[in-house]
Amino acid sequence: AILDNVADLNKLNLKFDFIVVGGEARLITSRTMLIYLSSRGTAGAVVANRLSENPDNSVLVLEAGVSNADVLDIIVPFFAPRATPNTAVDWNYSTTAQVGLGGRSIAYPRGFVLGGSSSVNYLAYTRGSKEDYDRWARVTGDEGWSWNRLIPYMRRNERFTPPNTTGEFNPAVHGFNGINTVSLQGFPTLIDSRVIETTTELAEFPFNLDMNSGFQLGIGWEQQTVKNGSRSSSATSYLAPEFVARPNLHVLLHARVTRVLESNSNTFRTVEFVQDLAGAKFTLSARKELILSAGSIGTPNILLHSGIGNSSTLSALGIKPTHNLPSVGQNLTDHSLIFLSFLVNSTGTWEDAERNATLAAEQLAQWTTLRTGPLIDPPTSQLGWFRIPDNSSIFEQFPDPAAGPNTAHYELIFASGLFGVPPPTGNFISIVPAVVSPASRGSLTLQSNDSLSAPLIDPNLLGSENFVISPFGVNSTDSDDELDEFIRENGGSVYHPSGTAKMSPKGANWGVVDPDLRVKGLDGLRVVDLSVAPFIPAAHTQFAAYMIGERASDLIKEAWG
Ligand SMILES: Cc1cc2nc3c(=O)[nH]c(=O)nc-3n(C[C@H](O)[C@H](O)[C@H](O)COP(=O)(O)OP(=O)(O)OC[C@H]3O[C@@H](n4cnc5c(N)ncnc54)[C@H](O)[C@@H]3O)c2cc1C
Repeated sequence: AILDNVADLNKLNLKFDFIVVGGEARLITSRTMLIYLSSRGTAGAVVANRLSENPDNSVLVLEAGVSNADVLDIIVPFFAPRATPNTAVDWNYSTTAQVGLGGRSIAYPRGFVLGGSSSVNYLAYTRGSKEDYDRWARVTGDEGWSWNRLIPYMRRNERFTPPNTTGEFNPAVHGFNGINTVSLQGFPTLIDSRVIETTTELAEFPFNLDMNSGFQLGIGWEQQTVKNGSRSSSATSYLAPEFVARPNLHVLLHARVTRVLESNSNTFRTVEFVQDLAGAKFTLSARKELILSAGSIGTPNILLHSGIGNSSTLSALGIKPTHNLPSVGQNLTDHSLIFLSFLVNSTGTWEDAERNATLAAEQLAQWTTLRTGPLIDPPTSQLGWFRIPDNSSIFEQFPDPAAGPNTAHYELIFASGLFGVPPPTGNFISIVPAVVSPASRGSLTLQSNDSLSAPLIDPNLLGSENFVISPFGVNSTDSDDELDEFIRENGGSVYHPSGTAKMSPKGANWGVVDPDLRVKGLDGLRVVDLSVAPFIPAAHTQFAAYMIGERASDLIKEAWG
């Protein structure tokens, strides 16, 4: 069941033989196993679903955000850019002043809603390269994170449902019976044939039938998390009505976790949360495990406020250190992009509907009644993945940041219109370059010991790699300095923060979690979200979050029999 407040949960507790003690909502279960997830975003939903497959596991999910139900900007794929930033389904964070962006601070959206960021993202479903995950396996010493070992989880996650499409994907590399619907474009855009024709005309931009095969390089059709013209998120898939109807799976919304608390020495199974920012604090304890799936911003924020982090920095802030783990919040890695639009001598790009309310209403009516028309797809249509040449002089100065020789340095995102508010006249297309194997690393730190205050988020965008996207500047006559300035003034994020609680080998004196995702040196506490990624994949990151959730579920099941 999905619940809105502790009182509802308490009622269920009675029904399910739970006992509430005093002002604290302490939950005691007659079952042998009780697992709490401190949130339920992309990866958390996976674990909640998989663990509750066993009726003996009683699972409670605490989600800070709101329900995803009936939020049109979430459900309609084409409206994805309207879902954030600065909306009711966004945490409404912003970054610190970014040196690589000329000192600008930018909005930094994260889903504040069931399904987490999978409910607000732009729906691109990209796996990255085989080398990305083989590198995870190498640096963690756990072969289980390698591409080949993740293939069963790919199939478990994916329910590939292409529309009537041939020549746009390779069925051999897909799963057709998973939980999360993945599809291909359902409505043609103006640029489709032009982008695909380019791949036959220019050797530099080869066609790739399926960028999700493990070999990503080239241009191909975007695969997207769309089901029958609507968004497929972890909320609509892993927590679909048939799953939340399970008697052993409960979700409490508006439950914002402030800290995890030490019950015995080095054991963290108790969670503290609020429902009202000015209201009472509640605690709940799990019999077996507490699983943090609050994402790359939320998870380190909770750990640090719990005293798990760099002990001397925490002491200086007035937070009592409980466990010295200096890597918490470090290694924040993200992808940078720059929106580039080009004027075209054509009609039929999005701007037509943006400027014409009648046309926009017709499109929405078509989507509402038939689930057809331009709104059934996200705004992006094709993606390309490329490397800068191996003999580039940059490699004399810097090591190659990519996971291997078949992993992209940069991506091109194609779209049949201009992102943002269009000018009064003109039609546009967009080709958006993004750095997907970044060298720069940022950090998440605290500004105070108030566990409800926003953390300091420094993704260090374009901190060290603006060279990679300069070939796609606006004007070929611009000098390098002018291009650099243009990028600093206009660059932004793809909103893929990763790595703030990264995995390292068992026994390593760096990192935050072991390869089985247990927090190093502690009992009872695991992290299951994109924060554990030791390196960001050269891909849009929801797939990686799903993989982490799927494999974690097996690791937890193995641990508890
Ligand atoms: C605007 C945007 C566009 C994107 N576009 C794409 C795309 O097209 N394709 C793609 O693959 N990826 C995209 N991404 C990235 C992708 O969605 C994320 O990488 C992925 O969903 C992260 O999953 P996660 O489980 O780590 O965290 P999340 O899905 O963010 O889940 C974290 C959850 O924890 C909750 N939470 C946080 N703190 C607390 C707390 N204190 N107490 C309780 N609950 C808490 C949050 O509300 C949230 O539900 C995009 C992201 C954004 C924001």
